[in-house]
Amino acid sequence: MPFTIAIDGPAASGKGTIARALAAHFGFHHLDTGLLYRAVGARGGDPVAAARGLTAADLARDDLRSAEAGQAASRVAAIAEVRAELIVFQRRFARQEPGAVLDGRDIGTVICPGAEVKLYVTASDRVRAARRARELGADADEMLAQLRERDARDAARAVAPMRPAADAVLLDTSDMTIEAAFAVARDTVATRLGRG
Ligand SMILES: Nc1ncnc2c1ncn2[C@@H]1O[C@H](COP(=O)(O)OP(=O)(O)O)[C@@H](O)[C@H]1O
Ligand SMILES: Nc1ccn([C@@H]2O[C@H](COP(=O)(O)OP(=O)(O)O)[C@@H](O)[C@H]2O)c(=O)n1
Repeated sequence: MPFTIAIDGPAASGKGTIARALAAHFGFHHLDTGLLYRAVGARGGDPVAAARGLTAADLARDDLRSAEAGQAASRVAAIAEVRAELIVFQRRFARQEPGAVLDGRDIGTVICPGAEVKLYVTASDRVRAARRARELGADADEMLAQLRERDARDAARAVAPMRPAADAVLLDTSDMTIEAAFAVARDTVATRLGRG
């Protein structure tokens, strides 16, 4: 049986960093599900048709990490039909042997409710804005306003809102280094795998 790790949390909390490191450590597959929504937003036109016709080339675009692509992603992600188009791909990805790590907003609640490990990664909004500003070479105050807007939209939407699953382990990385946050995540997974 494949082992699934679900990692959710708000923008720039460190989900992707932890997910990539866990996948490398345990030899699991990794899917950054935010990239799917970013690619749908970036294609423009009818978002439902974009989600249905998403290709590998769409996911390989080099402009998906921008703040604008993040805002566009969050707008199309509120459309139920867009989310529905992306479910089958994500669930199939999650079932790969020997295991898979998926990070996003609704992995533990909707996509993989039966995941063996669920982490909900957070950090204060100021810390997250500073991290993202450094990463993109942007202004921290501008980033803070954008992240707050996106988090509010993601948490308030009717379909698959961003929230921790009832059985998620909460990990606040505000005062943690990347190494320290990874160590907690790694130990949580190792314990569940029976290697703790
Ligand atoms: N614990 C941490 N301490 C400092 N910087 C971090 C930490 N975790 C992640 N980062 C940095 O913050 C930025 C956002 O992290 P990322 O993993 O992309 O977040 P998310 O996937 O939640 O949007 C990246 O530049 C990453 O290197
Ligand atoms: N599983 C997911 C992943 C992302 N998203 C949406 O896609 C946007 C971009 O996600 P992301 O994970 O790439 O964003 P960051 O956390 O990296 O800033 C989010 O703001 C959500 O609106 C989602 O709704 N569900």
